[in-house]
Amino acid sequence: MSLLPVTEAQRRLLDAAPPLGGETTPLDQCIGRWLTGDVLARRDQPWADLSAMDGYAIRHSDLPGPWQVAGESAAGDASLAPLSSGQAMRIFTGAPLPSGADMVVMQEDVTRTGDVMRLAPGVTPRAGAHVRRARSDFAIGDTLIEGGTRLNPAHIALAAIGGYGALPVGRKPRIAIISTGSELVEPGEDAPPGRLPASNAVMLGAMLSAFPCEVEQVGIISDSLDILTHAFIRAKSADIIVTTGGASVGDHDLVRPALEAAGGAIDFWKIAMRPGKPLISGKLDSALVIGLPGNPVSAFATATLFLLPVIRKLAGSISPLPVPLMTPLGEAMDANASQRDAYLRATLTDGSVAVSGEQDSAMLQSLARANCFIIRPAGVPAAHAGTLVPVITF
Ligand SMILES: Nc1nc2c(c(=O)[nH]1)N[C@H]1C(S)=C(S)[C@@H](COP(=O)(O)OP(=O)(O)OC[C@H]3O[C@@H](n4cnc5c(N)ncnc54)[C@H](O)[C@@H]3O)O[C@H]1N2
Ligand code: MOO
Repeated sequence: MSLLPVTEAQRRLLDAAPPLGGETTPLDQCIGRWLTGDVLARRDQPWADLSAMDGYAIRHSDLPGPWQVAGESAAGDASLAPLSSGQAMRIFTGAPLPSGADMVVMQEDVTRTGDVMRLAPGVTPRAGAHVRRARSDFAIGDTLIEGGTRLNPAHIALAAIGGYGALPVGRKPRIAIISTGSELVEPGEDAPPGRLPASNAVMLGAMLSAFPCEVEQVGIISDSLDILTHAFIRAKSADIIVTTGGASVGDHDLVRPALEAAGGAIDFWKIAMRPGKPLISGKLDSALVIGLPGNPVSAFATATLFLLPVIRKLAGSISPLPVPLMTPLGEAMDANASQRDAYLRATLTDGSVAVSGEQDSAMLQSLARANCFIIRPAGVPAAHAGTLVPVITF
């Protein structure tokens, strides 16, 4: 099989990942989820002309006063006597103006003796002061948030003010994570010579914790065709089965044969990317199968470029792919003479970007120092410092 270009592999994976559909979800569980439909205002905001200050509601035509204080309006009041000429109404922040009133003077700007209120010396309030007009934020039927938006705390507040206690958001994908490799032990367990802590599953779990999804950690599966095949069969009710390791060409690289033995099919294998070449994409019944390479940095890079976009799409995002930002190089870079696009661990600081250290795909220290990938497409010439290059932050 030839190496599939990264964008083509992303397209094929996303085409195979239809959104899971929406579920009505209480606002306190909506953070980070994608809206599946537009949110239209169910109420006017503000519902009436409201005071923005504690003070007195008056008629502008009555300036410069004095006024007779005729009553009081507090937040929550809905039926007030109209204000006649020469009258002021004591009013508090968020309270409705009585009909006839068209402005508010702050209490700091007046003096009051009994029921008589006067402007303090030198105060010249402007027409319409300190009034929040009815519907000046939004009116019933206005589109408050567009479908496909990923909800942040401000969206959730806006939906609540707009009259909602729950919103339609994409269902959370269920993701089963399988670590393959007889050499692996669980993190923290004794790792004698020949054994290695399984870092990929905890890394992926940490990456996915920022997304609306449900993760099932299947654990470590040894390099046995039979055992891995059964692990696939047990995991196939998930929306996505993610494996790490066993994706390449060695005698113990069993992900493809085990997937086929479980009744699944391979869509593509091997992409034109470094690190991450042996990526596998397939299906097992309704589950998407994404086989990530075992090398930890390869697993991180392919999860960033393929797994996370698929999760976003299933969960309702309409723009699931990471968008590269053109960023100046802080130092010169060599040409990329290979047939594969290089994704280089790098650090973006003070507006420029530079590689963060060793680029061997087994080495995690330079990944831990990095906050982005510099993309060097296959065949690009050397670049001098200051050249704009595409960067994906993480
Ligand atoms: N003859 C060839 N050999 C290799 C090729 C190739 O094209 N021809 N491709 C290389 C590339 S590129 C990569 S990437 C690796 C990936 O191979 P696998 O996906 O089969 O990964 P493994 O062989 O199972 O493991 C590779 C490496 O990573 C360690 N590992 C595995 N799982 C984990 C884990 N969960 N946590 C931490 N570390 C893990 C494993 O012990 C190995 O050291 O293949 C190249 N070879
Ligand atoms: O594609 Mo591999 O991830 O270069 O080591």
